[in-house]
Amino acid sequence: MADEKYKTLEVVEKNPKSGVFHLYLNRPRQRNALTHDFFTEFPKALYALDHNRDVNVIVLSGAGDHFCSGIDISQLKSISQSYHDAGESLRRQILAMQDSITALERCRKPVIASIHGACIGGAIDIVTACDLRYCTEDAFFSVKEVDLALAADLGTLQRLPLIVGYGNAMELALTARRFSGSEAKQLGLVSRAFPSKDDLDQAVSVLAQEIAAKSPIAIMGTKTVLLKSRDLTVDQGLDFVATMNSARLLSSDLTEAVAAQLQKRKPVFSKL
Ligand SMILES: CC/C=C\C=C\CC(=O)SCCNC(=O)CCNC(=O)[C@H](O)C(C)(C)COP(=O)(O)OP(=O)(O)OC[C@H]1O[C@@H](n2cnc3c(N)ncnc32)[C@H](O)[C@@H]1OP(=O)(O)O
Repeated sequence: MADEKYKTLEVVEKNPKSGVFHLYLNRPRQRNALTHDFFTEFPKALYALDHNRDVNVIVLSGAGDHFCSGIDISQLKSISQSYHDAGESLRRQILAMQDSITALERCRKPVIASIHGACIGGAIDIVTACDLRYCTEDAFFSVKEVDLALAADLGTLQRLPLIVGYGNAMELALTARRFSGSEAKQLGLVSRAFPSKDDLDQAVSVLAQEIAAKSPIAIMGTKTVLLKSRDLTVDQGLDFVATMNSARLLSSDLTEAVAAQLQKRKPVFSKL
């Protein structure tokens, strides 16, 4: 699985048996700019990780000095040249790119974005579809699309307001202003900002391992219910979780969790 070869990504299992797999955006010389190949490979990589029983948590980072510089500008050029005569095929292409980012939500395992350096344009589409976000204080962010005469169309305008609030999202998206990792923390875009990349890597690794040691059925269920409930009424969300848990509460993990609590030991959960 970690041996899978991609042009734009790399999968690394740093600590075998921890359940934590690292997925790197891996075009460091181009600052991990997002190409056609990326949009094809990303959902495939996430699908493979989702269906690998050894994977409990995925950490998404950028190789090199930056998380990601957004869409590859040369790709944007080729898209703009097809604008005049290919509206419908362009629409299909945008929907496919959206679907590639939404693969982060389809993946039942939690995905943690670990952000350093630039996180620009399409990179914000990516991190807002992740489940958890952490960064360095000197990371820098920009919802850059308006500066390229675009309305962001891969998820930022739908997901960012749910994370930082409507007013903040509107301000960031209309101005495209650059903001720091420290401000991203104040806005609630990330859960924590760390003084250095080493601190970030260390903290994310500890957190990922903590989550990976919990019951996979409970972790995946929690991600599924939160995402599902985001798009439902409270009543519909409650109904959904009741139906889901009425099947899942019968899992052996519940028996093991209760026994471990009573016996004051660490639980050992089954893989899914
Ligand atoms: C249908 C449409 C769907 C989605 C649309 C999404 C829109 C967006 O994503 S908008 C955002 C577009 N991105 C940018 O505007 C960022 C541009 N890059 C930068 O600002 C900087 O490169 C940086 C990320 C701040 C990093 O700076 P630095 O470390 O100084 O590196 P550079 O010397 O600038 O770049 C090195 C090398 O990488 C190439 N490169 C960087 N970003 C991109 C990119 N987005 N696309 C293509 N290539 C990129 C840069 O050209 C350099 O190449 P050389 O060949 O070495 O000159």
